[in-house]
Amino acid sequence: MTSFTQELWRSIDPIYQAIVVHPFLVGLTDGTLPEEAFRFYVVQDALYLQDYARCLALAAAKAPRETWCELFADHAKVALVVERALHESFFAAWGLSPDKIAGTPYAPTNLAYTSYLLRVAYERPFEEVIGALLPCYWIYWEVGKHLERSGSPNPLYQKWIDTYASEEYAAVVQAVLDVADQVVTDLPESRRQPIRTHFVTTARYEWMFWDAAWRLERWPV
Ligand SMILES: Cc1ncc(C[n+]2csc(CCO)c2C)c(N)n1
Repeated sequence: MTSFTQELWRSIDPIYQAIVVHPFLVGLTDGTLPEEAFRFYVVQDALYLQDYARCLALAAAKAPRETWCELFADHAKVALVVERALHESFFAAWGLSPDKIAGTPYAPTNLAYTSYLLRVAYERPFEEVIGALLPCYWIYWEVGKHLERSGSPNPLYQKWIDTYASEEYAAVVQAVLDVADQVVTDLPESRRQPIRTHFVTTARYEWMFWDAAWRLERWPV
């Protein structure tokens, strides 16, 4: 039988296929990605992770089971720790201070994506929050495995690939997939539909986030 999460993945197959052929990701593995685009991505991602961590904390607060509360509270902490680690490694090498990152404006796509996540996290029930948060975890896992096969000639890009292709990361994603499958077991169809909508929406934002970095997206006015 097809699980709920398998069904979700099938619904974003065209989006995932578009992600793996995006010039940003192809450029990571063949080394042609301009470092300026990678830097744009990493700085925007530091801003993204602060908001994502807050959404994870809200998921923890709304969790109907203690073990799920613990899981998301732990992931909220990890997201912030990862962000600090980024500051220390990549940002120090680029001469970027924490103040400078915090003072960087959100690019339009990043603001749209994080605002959507925060709205769902503050306003909607637990299962919908999971639907919105899931593509972030899952797409990075799939992308990590995909990129690991080719690797990158650029050590900076290789370091990024290694983060998401690790065994530890696989276990993290699997735990969240299990929550998603369990949370829907007693839900009527009317409460499953919004989960699917959030999942597809944030999967689209994942493609758009890479595309924004590739284009060095700016506010048009
Ligand atoms: C745009 C964007 N999307 C997904 C991730 C990956 N990610 C960020 S936090 C987290 C889970 C908790 O640590 C995961 C999987 C990212 N870094 N940036």
